Amino acid sequence: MTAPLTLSAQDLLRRRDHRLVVEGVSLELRRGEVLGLLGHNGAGKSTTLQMLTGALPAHGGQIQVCGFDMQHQPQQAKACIGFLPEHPPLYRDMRVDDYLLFAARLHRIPPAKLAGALALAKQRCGLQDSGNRIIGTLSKGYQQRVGIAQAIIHNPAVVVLDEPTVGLDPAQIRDIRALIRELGDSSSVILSTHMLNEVESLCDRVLILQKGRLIFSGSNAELLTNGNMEEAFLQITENQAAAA
Ligand SMILES: Nc1ncnc2c1ncn2[C@@H]1O[C@H](COP(=O)(O)OP(=O)(O)OP(=O)(O)O)[C@@H](O)[C@H]1O
Repeated sequence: MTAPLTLSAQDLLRRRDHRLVVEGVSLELRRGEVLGLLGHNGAGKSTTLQMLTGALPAHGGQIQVCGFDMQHQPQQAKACIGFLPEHPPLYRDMRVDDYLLFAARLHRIPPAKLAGALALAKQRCGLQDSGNRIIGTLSKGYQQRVGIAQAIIHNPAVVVLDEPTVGLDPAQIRDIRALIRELGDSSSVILSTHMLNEVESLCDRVLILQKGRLIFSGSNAELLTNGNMEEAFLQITENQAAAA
């Protein structure tokens, strides 16, 4: 049986400075899936993720999250989604617990459920012993865990991660990838990355964006029919550039 849809987008469009930076992007995400979003710098990955999470309004197209329309039912749609932006909104002077409680209140978690939500998010992100730490004093890997914890504190059905392992050392990358795998078991995940091995090891399906348009959508296995992940990515993006 096919897993239920958690997120779908049709024909997304976004301009920046009167220039189309995302055009005609449609996608679907099902429960338990990890979807990788690939593309060169400036391809439109972050803009697409910002639209999917309601952080940036789309100039065209529709988005549904867990059946709620992002334009007409933004509060309900946003309640079903958690977002780790490329530059996580961390308050460096705050303690981890205070920051996560602040994020929980923003997500309208009722007071009686705050302590439980905080404990669960910290446990999932390996932050049980870090609640009293000042965020700015944590390593980059632990700051990223805090960024992910704020994204999942309301236990969303969809988790969107924009370049979650950028700037981390190999051990930190391993830990964050293990966490993403775990998130993919319980929720659905969309992940933007430049790291092709990350896509190969974490994702069920892959989308490739180029100049704001989708040029590939398929399973890892379909992408890999063109050789290894790097060759496949370069072949698809270079063929498309030559045809343009
Ligand atoms: N705040 C902004 N104002 C104006 N233009 C922007 C803004 N943010 C992004 N852009 C432009 O929109 C286009 C898409 O950018 P976007 O950040 O979505 O791409 P990306 O694929 O995420 O790139 P990267 O991998 O470098 O993060 C680029 O041409 C970029 O210069």
